[in-house]
Amino acid sequence: MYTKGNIQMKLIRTKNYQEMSKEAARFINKRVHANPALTLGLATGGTPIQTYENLAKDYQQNETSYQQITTFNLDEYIGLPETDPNSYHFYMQKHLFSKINIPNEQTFIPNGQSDNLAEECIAYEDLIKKHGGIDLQILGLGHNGHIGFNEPGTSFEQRTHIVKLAESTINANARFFDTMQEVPKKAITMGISTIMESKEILLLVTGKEKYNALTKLLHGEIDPSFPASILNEHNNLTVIATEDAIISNKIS
Ligand SMILES: O=P(O)(O)OC[C@H]1O[C@](O)(CO)[C@@H](O)[C@@H]1O
Repeated sequence: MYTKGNIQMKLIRTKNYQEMSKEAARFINKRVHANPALTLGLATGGTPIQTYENLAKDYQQNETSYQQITTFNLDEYIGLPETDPNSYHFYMQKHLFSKINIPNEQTFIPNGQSDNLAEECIAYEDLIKKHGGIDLQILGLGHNGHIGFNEPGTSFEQRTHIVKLAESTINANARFFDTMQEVPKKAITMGISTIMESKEILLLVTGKEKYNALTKLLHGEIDPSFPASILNEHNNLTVIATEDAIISNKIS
């Protein structure tokens, strides 16, 4: 248990990415078994890929059914069609939805192709509310502290909104695209306020390149310049991190 101010977060240290992913899948499965109609918030990016593979394995081995759960994704790029391999719609089909028994109509991802993006943001918020809010939100951690696509400087009060991606995020995402021009510059994301209203949050952090970001989260000030810092104020937060994200290997 890690204590900061009055709030306690549970910090689970794992040896490597494989162990983190196993631990994360176990954590999620436990919640699905306790509440088969769980409303689950999902993240994309590199971090949760193996967690999703483990969830799919659990379904294939008849351990867990996802038939009654509902999912809400954090974010989607603006302008990428759902069929684009870099869209988060495509990512979710590829890594999870096509491998488990969740009905399509119970999976929600912001529509980054909507003609009216402002309306899409409001509709997404309404939908989450209609489902009674998110029971468990999975998060990854951006190098610059972003959660969802809430970039540094985003107000903690924000709800689902349109964002201009930070240069550092565009550069980090470039590894998935052939050319820099193809990397989307805008996205639609759940806001920090939306995320913080989740009843429970599971943050996954992997690799030494996330060491600085995790250190800032654990030991830094709570400040909009580092969006993830607000998680310290959530009363039901678990962090599962790899050893190298928690302890620096740098020789000083
Ligand atoms: O896991 P990555 O690829 O390091 O990305 C960090 C986070 O940034 C996002 O891609 C932004 O949505 C998250 O979904 C992700 O968890």
